Amino acid sequence: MLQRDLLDDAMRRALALAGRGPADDPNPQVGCVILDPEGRIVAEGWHRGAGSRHAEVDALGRVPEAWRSRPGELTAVVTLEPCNHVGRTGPCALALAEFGIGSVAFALDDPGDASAGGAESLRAAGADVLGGVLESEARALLGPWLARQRAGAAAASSATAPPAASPAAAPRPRVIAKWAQTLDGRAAAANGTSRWITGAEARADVHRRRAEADAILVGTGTLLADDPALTARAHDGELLVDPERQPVPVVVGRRPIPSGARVLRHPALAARGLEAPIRLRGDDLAADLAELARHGIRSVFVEGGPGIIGSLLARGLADEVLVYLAPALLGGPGLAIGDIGIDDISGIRRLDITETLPLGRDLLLRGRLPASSSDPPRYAERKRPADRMRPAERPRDPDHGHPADRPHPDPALIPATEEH
Ligand SMILES: NC(=O)C1=CN([C@@H]2O[C@H](COP(=O)(O)OP(=O)(O)OC[C@H]3O[C@@H](n4cnc5c(N)ncnc54)[C@H](OP(=O)(O)O)[C@@H]3O)[C@@H](O)[C@H]2O)C=CC1
Ligand SMILES: Nc1c(N[C@@H]2O[C@H](COP(=O)(O)O)[C@@H](O)[C@H]2O)[nH]c(=O)[nH]c1=O
Ligand SMILES: [Zn+2]
Repeated sequence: MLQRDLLDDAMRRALALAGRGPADDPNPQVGCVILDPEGRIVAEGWHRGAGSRHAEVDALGRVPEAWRSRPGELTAVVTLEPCNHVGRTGPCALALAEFGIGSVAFALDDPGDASAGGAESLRAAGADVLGGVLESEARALLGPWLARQRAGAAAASSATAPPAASPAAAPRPRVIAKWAQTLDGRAAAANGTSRWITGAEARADVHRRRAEADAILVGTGTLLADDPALTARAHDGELLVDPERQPVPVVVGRRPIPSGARVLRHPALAARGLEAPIRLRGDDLAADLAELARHGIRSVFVEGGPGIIGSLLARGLADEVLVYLAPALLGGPGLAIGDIGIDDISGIRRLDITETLPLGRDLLLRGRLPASSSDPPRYAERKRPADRMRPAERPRDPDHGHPADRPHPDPALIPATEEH
């Protein structure tokens, strides 16, 4: 391992590079420099936000040809312990080990249950590993992100009972619940049609925000009523981001996805080697979200419908709401959100409004739900007749050859297809 003062200097540079990444991203800001045996920088990298290359992989990609035959002489200096899990990108610990890096110095341990363990993996692969280099400086940079991680873990565990029997103690992704409604709070007409309540500018804003999320989620009610594409695209249909950066579609509920559903052609599927959207049953949404987090999904854009959004709000599992308000009226039964477990006005949930944005004739109201995560769950998960069926009696999805009631996505559903 290089001398400590050389590592400290390199870590300062890595922290400066980390700061170039987005501060309010679901992913941490991470920087990486690669040093020669004299402590000179031969390559640099940083993380540009969820879905893009991690800092280590970015830096490895920039190592000059002359050093690629002598990787054991190089030292990677990273602000966060290299990740060890398969998420939207493959594990950096593996990328460094496969490169043949000689030494790795990092500042902060990775706090994620799923992503931690990179140092151990690297040692097992024969690298010289040192943690805690300028740890307090890195902690200062990543303070807001670390706080969000802790809040996510607390929300997941407080919203689930009994904790011991559930995987929900893991952090969950950031959940953004979005819907479009009329002034009288309707999200659909009486016959279930809802296209379109809002105008083109509002919908373009939705697509820009879809593009920022790791996953896009709907309930089976929305899937069957609307046959949504769930891509992030421009008005002419062109994708706003490449297929590998498109949000991965997730469908909650037991009913099967029809074989002709547009979501089966979602470009994120082929880009990640998936045959179908991730399926979640929805009986325990906190556990379902924790499962998504274990697959490296840090943010979920929930496109409805009213049933799923109501359940998320009732259980304190939505961090943010985006309400696109159209100056129109529908009346009737198509309320924008379902029961959220409030009987008395004292239970009213007030939002902190963080953005109001006119979009053509429509208006976006963006709000945070600050207290929701610590609220005790108020809403008993609904019991559906299917809950009482034996597994063999539950409907199967004929198109994908797996049970439609799969409790959690198969761990193989999100393979390491990117970057490495
Ligand atoms: N204006 C807007 O922004 C939007 C409007 N819509 C409209 O909403 C209507 C569909 O509403 P809705 O059926 O409520 O749609 P949802 O997408 O919320 O689907 C509800 C279904 O999800 C499944 N589910 C699984 N777990 C849960 C849970 N914990 N809580 C609630 N549901 C769960 C159930 O289906 P299963 O039996 O399969 O398990 C349930 O029937 C359509 O008319 C559509 O056009 C939809 C989206 C957005
Ligand atoms: N009706 C309605 C919305 N509906 C949402 O958009 C989904 C359709 O997605 P896609 O097929 O990808 O365009 C639909 O299933 C529902 O989730 N959104 C809005 O911004 N405004 C609207 O008026
Ligand atoms: Zn990584």
